[in-house]
Amino acid sequence: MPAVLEIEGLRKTYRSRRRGTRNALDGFDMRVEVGQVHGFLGPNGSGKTTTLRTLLGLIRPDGGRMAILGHEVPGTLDQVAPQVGAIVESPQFFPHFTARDTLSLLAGAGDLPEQRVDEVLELVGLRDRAGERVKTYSLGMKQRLAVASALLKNPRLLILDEPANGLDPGGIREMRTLMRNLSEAGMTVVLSSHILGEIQLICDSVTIISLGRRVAFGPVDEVLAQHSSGGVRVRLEAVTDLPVAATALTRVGVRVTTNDDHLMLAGVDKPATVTRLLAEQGLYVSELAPIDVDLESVFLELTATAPVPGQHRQVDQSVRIDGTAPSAPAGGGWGA
Ligand SMILES: Nc1ncnc2c1ncn2[C@@H]1O[C@H](COP(=O)(O)OP(=O)(O)OP(=O)(O)O)[C@@H](O)[C@H]1O
Repeated sequence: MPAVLEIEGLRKTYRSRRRGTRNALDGFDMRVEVGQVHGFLGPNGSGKTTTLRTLLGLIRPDGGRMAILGHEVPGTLDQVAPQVGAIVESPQFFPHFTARDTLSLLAGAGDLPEQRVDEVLELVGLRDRAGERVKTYSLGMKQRLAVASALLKNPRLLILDEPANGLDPGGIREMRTLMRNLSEAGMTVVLSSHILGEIQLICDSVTIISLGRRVAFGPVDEVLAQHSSGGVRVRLEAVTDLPVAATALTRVGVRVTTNDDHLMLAGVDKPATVTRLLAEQGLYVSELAPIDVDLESVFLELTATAPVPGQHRQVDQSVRIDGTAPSAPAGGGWGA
């Protein structure tokens, strides 16, 4: 069975006089199977919106191929568009319209039955507020309305950029249930989010992008399992020794993420190696505990975007390619 969404070797370069030439997508691959809820994760500026906009024909790629529901896009986007619902950037609604008016207008424009308006209002939890003007809505209510508008045509593929943005905890949980129900009804859902705990709960599979390239993909359990070996949390007697310890461990090939009061290590074969190495440096371990990884720690490690005490990360994941140094150091998006 063909994948619902296939992207191979996608490249997009932005050229501007002021920012120079930058690779936003650098041979990016993605594959989403039918009926999955698929999380699309990456740090700010890593290329997620560029990917989704390119997929929807809003940006012209510089290379690679894309297919939705077996149709090559953008060439045959017209044929497949009726089966794709998407919110890629916060949609603008007429503030004086009610939610019902807004959805009726969209349903009319799309030749969809009026009864579908009530169905989607019910699905996103706006039924009781449907007669009120959008300008009186909270951020979370506008977000629900946006999802309702994408659901109107009962798409086979639903693409949502940050659907949980602005929702309260109850709303996030309702959104999670909605996504699961949609996927159980056969809809494939692709959602980008920075709420990684949420993605871990909702999604069957994920793609993680960094610097315009895929750095991990597959079923959530497999991605976690691939990165769970050798995960260790280390505390030292003196918190001030953490940077020295991090440098010493990095030098011998351990992957280190520095937190306020501990280090997270990945790729440790034998914990004894860590204690011995640190003792040789005069650094004394007060705790050394194996850890179960979660999606957040995998994300921070693969994209090298964990906070470093004393540093302010300068966000820009695109790589400048016009001969000057890249804005982001190799393997991450950090700058002092
Ligand atoms: N129209 C544009 N012109 C020039 N550069 C752009 C343009 N759009 C995006 N970029 C750059 O391309 C890179 C990728 O941006 P993109 O919006 O795809 O990232 P993102 O992963 O969606 O980030 P976020 O999580 O912050 O939404 C960034 O460096 C961004 O500045």
